[in-house]
Amino acid sequence: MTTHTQASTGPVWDWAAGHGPVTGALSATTGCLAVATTGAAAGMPPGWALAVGAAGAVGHTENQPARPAVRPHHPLARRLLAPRCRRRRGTKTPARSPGPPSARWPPSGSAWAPPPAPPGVREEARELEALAAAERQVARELSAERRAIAAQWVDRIQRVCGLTVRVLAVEQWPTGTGFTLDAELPPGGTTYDKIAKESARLSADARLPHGCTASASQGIDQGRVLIDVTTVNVLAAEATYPADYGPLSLHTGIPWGLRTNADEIRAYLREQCALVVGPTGSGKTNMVHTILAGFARATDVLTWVIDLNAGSAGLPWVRPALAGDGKGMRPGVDWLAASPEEAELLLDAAVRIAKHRKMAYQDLMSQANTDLLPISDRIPQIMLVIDEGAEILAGTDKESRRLAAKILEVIRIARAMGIRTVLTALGATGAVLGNLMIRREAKVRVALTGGETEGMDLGKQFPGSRGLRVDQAPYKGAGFMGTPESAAALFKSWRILPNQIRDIVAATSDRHPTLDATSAKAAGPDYARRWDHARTAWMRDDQPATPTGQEEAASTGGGLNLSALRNERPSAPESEADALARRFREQIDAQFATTPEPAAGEPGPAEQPPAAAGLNLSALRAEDNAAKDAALALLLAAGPEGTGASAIARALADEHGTTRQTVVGWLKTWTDDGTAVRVGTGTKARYVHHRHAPDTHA
Ligand SMILES: Nc1ncnc2c1ncn2[C@@H]1O[C@H](COP(=O)(O)OP(=O)(O)OP(=O)(O)O)[C@@H](O)[C@H]1O
Repeated sequence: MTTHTQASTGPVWDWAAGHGPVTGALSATTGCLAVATTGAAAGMPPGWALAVGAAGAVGHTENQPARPAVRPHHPLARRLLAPRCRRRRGTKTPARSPGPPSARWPPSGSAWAPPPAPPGVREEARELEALAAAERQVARELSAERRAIAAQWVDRIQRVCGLTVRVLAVEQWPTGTGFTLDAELPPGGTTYDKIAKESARLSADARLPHGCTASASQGIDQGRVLIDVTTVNVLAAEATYPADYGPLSLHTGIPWGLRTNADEIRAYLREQCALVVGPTGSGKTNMVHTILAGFARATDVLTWVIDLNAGSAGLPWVRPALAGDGKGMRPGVDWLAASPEEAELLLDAAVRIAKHRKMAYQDLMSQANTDLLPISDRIPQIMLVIDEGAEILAGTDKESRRLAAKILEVIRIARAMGIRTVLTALGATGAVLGNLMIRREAKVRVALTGGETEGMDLGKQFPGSRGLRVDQAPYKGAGFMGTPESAAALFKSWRILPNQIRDIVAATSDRHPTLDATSAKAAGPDYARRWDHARTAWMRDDQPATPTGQEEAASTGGGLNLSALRNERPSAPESEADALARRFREQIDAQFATTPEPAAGEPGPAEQPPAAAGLNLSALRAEDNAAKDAALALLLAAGPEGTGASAIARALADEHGTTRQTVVGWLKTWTDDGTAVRVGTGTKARYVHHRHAPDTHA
């Protein structure tokens, strides 16, 4: 390597040194290092000479020992800095190092001389000088390593891309998994993508291990390029979802995984929708859970999930709230639709909310001087996650077409009003990426490869990105991610385990926002009754029936009534009789402004209808429900005075034929779960609805 004595341009900032500018630069034509003679020669302010010394190129002033940018974690630094402590504690003082002639400032002959130091300080000064010399040595070695890297890559870019760049800085990543080159492109209008498109060839030329890339992106201006070179394959290893489940906000981005330099990559979804493509087995379901985890942690997001594949994507986020120990816990998602009918209700509600927000929040937006609805924990964003939504969009049957039209309508009209969509897809099919709406609105893109090459058209999914190859990420959960803020590049999604999902549901239960009243009104009863027994029976299969008194506490999320979820019954599609019973309960709700508690109204253990297959119990259930609802209405109507089992049974006898014994069972259940309070004793015992109970009655 030839060393020139004059820098080809002025000083540059070396982020590898980190703490000072250096004048080392690579000659534009030879790819060799050019070094300025001194700080003064390079026209630097006085302080800069220290950093020049730190970089090992020139030296330092005698009275101000250099403080080179030594990274304590670097092995060289550890080796050379270790004696420092010993020397400080010990008695032996190393001899003063004269240093190389070139490292002395001012040059001999100068009139400048250091001011005389008091004798007591001299020994300390000598110690410091020795330490500084050792540190300069470290810096020289570090710098030499960086220069060697720079020189290699200048040659490589010349060889592979036919471009002569000047490397201005080399930053080695603290993770030790690679480095970034900051380079100046040659004059004549060369753009960074000339290098970006040769990523694969550069990686091969550098003999990078599999899973490692050299990917170029825009530099600080259009004449500069940043080249990230990964040297250790971090994609192969499994990275578990971080155990910190602290609050997140939509505005500060939701982390979705790790880049190859171990940096988190975040999705900013206030205005963007997202598209996650992953063939079977690539880790797509796991990725969906990671996405749901981020939304659950956010204080300004409500997540609505459509998963027509038996709701499996959303179910783990609901079930902890159904389990026996999930008392008062809110689910990690706010609505889960697993059937086309429920999905239609959900999408219709989303459209109504978007339209209503547009009108209702005019004043708010005008006060905030924005045309984007200000999203906060009081007016949360609704994130609609549609698993295999792209397949719905591509579907040709009537049902899919109807749903697809509604999905596209939400995407089209709801950006400003705070409803955005995350669609997943098994493949980046033309039906998805050919859709202008998706292309325009969904610029947060993920392609999980898992080694699969079929249907993986990265060029289509990340237009403009060059050099991305599926075989760079042949691991489950690994792939490419690009957002408007971060160019498409390799990434690894976190592995999230079922116990973590349970923990996140518990940790975030109190954190979820409630749908603002304006939106809840627009969403209507379809939203308010989304957790109704008839609509959620399918979620409760295998769940132990554990009615508790916490349901109303859990219902703060806009009508959520988890007692319905905990109520174990044979799951069956809603029959006409069930529908009748439901409508009756709704009428009671409307009249008494309460949410009936189906669990509380269930028959006691002795009266539990057998769940044997083949029996049609819905008629019985409807009758039971109607009687129970009527009993609850009587209890509520009795006010603070309360009522008793006999009085209720008498009132129900004619119409429902209900016995006192049945009513006693219901009252016991309601007392246990907090719906009713038993006051008085013996013959004076009576039951008061909790709204009128002495301690809560205002
Ligand atoms: N981020 C990840 N890190 C490590 N391993 C992962 C990751 N994601 C998934 N896996 C592994 O891959 C397996 C399949 O993952 P997952 O079920 O999410 O894939 P999928 O694409 O949804 O497949 P399918 O459609 O068949 O369900 C998991 O059981 C797990 O072993």
